[in-house]
Amino acid sequence: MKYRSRKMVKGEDLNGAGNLFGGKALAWIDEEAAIYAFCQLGSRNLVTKAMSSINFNAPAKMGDIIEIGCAVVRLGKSSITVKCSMRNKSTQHEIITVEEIVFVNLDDQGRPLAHGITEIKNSD
Ligand SMILES: CC(=O)SCCNC(=O)CCNC(=O)[C@H](O)C(C)(C)COP(=O)(O)OP(=O)(O)OC[C@H]1O[C@@H](n2cnc3c(N)ncnc32)[C@H](O)[C@@H]1OP(=O)(O)O
Repeated sequence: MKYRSRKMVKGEDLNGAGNLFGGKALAWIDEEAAIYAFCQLGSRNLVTKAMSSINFNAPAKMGDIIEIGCAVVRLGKSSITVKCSMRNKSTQHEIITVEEIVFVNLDDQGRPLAHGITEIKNSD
């Protein structure tokens, strides 16, 4: 898995316990996974359809630099399934893993549209 995106945890990102808020972390992961899926399919008309189990392995604290990585799990007809990991850049300790995020390619009417990709060639 290649870690492409980095962020610094700031005060506004924290929950009451002083850790990175889970909802914020998931928003970062969803955005990174969507950009990754866009690049793989060469399509911008993708929506998030489903997310599988999410594992919050360890907290991130203010000032931590985190990085997010994605990889393709499978290609469907209209869908692409991606897994994601967020880890601490300094320690490499895993913070969150998401087993599967499913994106669906849509037509102009918002209906699933075959993306025609059968093989991952793009390392973006
Ligand atoms: C980037 C963002 O954040 S977007 C914002 C949040 N997301 C949204 O607003 C999406 C809202 N949802 C929708 O508009 C609709 O559910 C749609 C258009 C995405 C899909 O409509 P559906 O009628 O469910 O589609 P359909 O049953 O034909 O399935 C489409 C594909 O999704 C897959 N799929 C559907 N449901 C699931 C599920 N629960 N889990 C995994 N895959 C699923 C199907 O297997 C199919 O894949 P394939 O074509 O590769 O075989």
